[in-house]
Amino acid sequence: MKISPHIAGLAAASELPARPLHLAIGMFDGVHLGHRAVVEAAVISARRAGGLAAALTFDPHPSRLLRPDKAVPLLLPAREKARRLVATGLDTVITQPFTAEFAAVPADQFVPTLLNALPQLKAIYVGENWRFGRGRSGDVPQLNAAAKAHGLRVYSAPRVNLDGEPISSTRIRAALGAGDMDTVNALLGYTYGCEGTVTPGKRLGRSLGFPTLNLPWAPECAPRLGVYAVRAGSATNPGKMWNGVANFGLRPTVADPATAQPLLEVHLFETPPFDVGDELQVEWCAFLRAEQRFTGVDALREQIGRDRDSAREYFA
Ligand SMILES: Cc1cc2nc3c(=O)[nH]c(=O)nc-3n(C[C@H](O)[C@H](O)[C@H](O)COP(=O)(O)O)c2cc1C
Ligand SMILES: Nc1ncnc2c1ncn2[C@@H]1O[C@H](COP(=O)(O)OP(=O)(O)OP(=O)(O)O)[C@@H](O)[C@H]1O
Repeated sequence: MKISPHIAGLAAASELPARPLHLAIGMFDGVHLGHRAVVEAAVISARRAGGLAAALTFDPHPSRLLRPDKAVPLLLPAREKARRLVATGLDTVITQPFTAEFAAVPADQFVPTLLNALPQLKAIYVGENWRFGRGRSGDVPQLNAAAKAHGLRVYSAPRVNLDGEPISSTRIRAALGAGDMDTVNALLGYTYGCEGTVTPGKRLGRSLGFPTLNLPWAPECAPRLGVYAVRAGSATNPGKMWNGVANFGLRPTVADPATAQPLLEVHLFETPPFDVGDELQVEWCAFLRAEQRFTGVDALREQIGRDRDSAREYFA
């Protein structure tokens, strides 16, 4: 039986086959190295025991419901997160709508609620700091006790650290806002990326000598505005990636920053086979400098030339 890689919530999970289920649970925003320690444990155990491996994740982020004025800006859209989770080897990702009703489930009812929807549940995989249930009152010792009472196993992963500090989505958001791609990419365990559709520009880039592919892109959690060494390729037909330099910014030299929307403009070193309407993926390799307002297009052109040289040096 073919298993759907995406299941829209616990209520729809009855479509899963009755094979023993190894379930990793968490928000998993970014699918970073710490998340993968948890998820991959579920995959390995499921493979060994001939069961199914799944992740249970939530949409939206609980903060959007509980503290809407201070909602956490997400690193990845839900679809991209599910894609990255499935790529770790999971059979499926269950995305549970984080509703007021779900948020109200008391910690002592959490395991029974899971078992009600997933009677084939065999084992739960979380990080050792994971919290659950109404008001996040449940912790891993409580989970261990509840699981034991229901004949389930619990794998709780120790915190994965980078440079002595725990890896977390919060830490990645801060590094991204600071333009520290070296840290972002080390914490993620892959190169931070985005996707977008090429739209027509004003063609000024061409007259500057640096034609750009323009990608409107408005993530919840945006990287620092500035110039980056990037790689880009087709999102629909992934394979070859082209090196280049990109500006993510408001273009204060040529546009009114009061009304401009952030735009990702990618200049590739070789003429690429892409045009308006193509869907591209862009990998953000290194931050080169902050965006600046220049006195004129000549100064801008000279600086973009230096940016291209810096990016070339980065890739050399
Ligand atoms: C590598 C690179 C660096 C850039 N840096 C800046 C900058 O610091 N300040 C700025 O106002 N615009 C900057 N730009 C944006 C240019 O103003 C913009 O690409 C140019 O106006 C072309 O616009 P068009 O795509 O609408 O033709 C940069 C563009 C590139 C490709
Ligand atoms: N560094 C880590 N090492 C091991 N497990 C982790 C790590 N970070 C998170 N986990 C676990 O992965 C699952 C999903 O974590 P979650 O996305 O809630 O945490 P996070 O990355 O610390 O996010 P935030 O910074 O927003 O709290 C949870 O079970 C959590 O305990």
